[in-house]
Amino acid sequence: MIELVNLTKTFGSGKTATTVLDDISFTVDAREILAVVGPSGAGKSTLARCLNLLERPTSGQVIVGGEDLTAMGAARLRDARRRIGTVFQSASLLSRRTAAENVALPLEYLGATKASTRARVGELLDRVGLLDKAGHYPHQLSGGQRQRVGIARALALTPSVLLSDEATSGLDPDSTETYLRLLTELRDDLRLAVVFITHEMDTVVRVADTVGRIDGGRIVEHGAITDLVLDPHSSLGRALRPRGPAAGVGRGHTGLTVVYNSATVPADWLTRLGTRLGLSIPVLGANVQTVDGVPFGDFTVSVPSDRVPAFISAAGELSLTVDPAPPAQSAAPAREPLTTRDEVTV
Ligand SMILES: Nc1ncnc2c1ncn2[C@@H]1O[C@H](COP(=O)(O)OP(=O)(O)OP(=O)(O)O)[C@@H](O)[C@H]1O
Repeated sequence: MIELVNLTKTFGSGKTATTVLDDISFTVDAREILAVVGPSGAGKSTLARCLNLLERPTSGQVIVGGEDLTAMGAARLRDARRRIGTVFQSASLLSRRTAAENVALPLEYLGATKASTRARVGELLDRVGLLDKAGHYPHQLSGGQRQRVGIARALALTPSVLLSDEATSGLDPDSTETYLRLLTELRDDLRLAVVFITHEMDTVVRVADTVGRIDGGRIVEHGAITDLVLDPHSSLGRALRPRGPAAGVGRGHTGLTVVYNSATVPADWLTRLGTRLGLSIPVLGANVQTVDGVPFGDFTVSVPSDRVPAFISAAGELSLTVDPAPPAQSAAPAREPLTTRDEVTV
């Protein structure tokens, strides 16, 4: 478990002082993956460096296993930092060392014996599925394999926290998928608290349990993925719901996106709504994804504009959440997008 309490980071002083992290607080439990997202310049990398104490925060606490790392002197901190393993963007492996030698590095610094290092490195490379690549140099590995070596190295000192800083940036879809699957396995098997920093929203729903959006150095939204994706008022939730291309909406009709969690909504919801309203309801686009083992549906449908309130009311009775369809998908500017809280509340 890792806890950040009122963390701030200010660079410079006096007139040139810039506060890059402003009162950040969150907790990540063992067996939890927290994704941290945010636009470029929001403070994600600074947060990563303060979290693993590569950079001293200006104020606030980083508490791991009940101990405040920010209160420690250099010697104790060196030991305590082992509890946080970090995987950086592009793994930053040493090019003249083989995969095995890269993984061995933290153990060598610790003064582990050659025999115990060899055994542990074998175990770690096996864990990330790369035992057969032990003797390969970084340039002989794919980007995804290098990142998995990075994970093995980050795990060498048996941390309780794993920090993944933009580690899937630039990976192809298959390597990203393998990386994300490995992260969830490690979360469960090793009971890790994982902080997954990314700018790739599509990875978040696939891997994270909770998500925090950072903007201007502050956490502006934070919650469980399952809650956010169903919250029609959450801009983070909306950003997390992938939108495939939808067909255009005809004149006099309105595109509405219906979001539901299949655990709580009847499978024949569309038929029921059509019967209830005496309408045939064309589907313009659809996505179904799984969050936390529960399938979520995201359907864009076309509804006659004068029946929108009735549709929203009937949908609400079936525990469906209704959101305006993205304006870019509309063929004709048939109506103003729904903007007020009341209009989209079901
Ligand atoms: N050492 C520093 N001194 C002064 N300002 C800094 C320093 N490091 C970062 N900043 C500033 O802090 C802000 C946040 O930077 P940071 O790299 O943490 O953002 P980010 O969210 O990781 O961005 P990106 O996604 O583009 O990497 C930026 O405005 C940056 O210029």
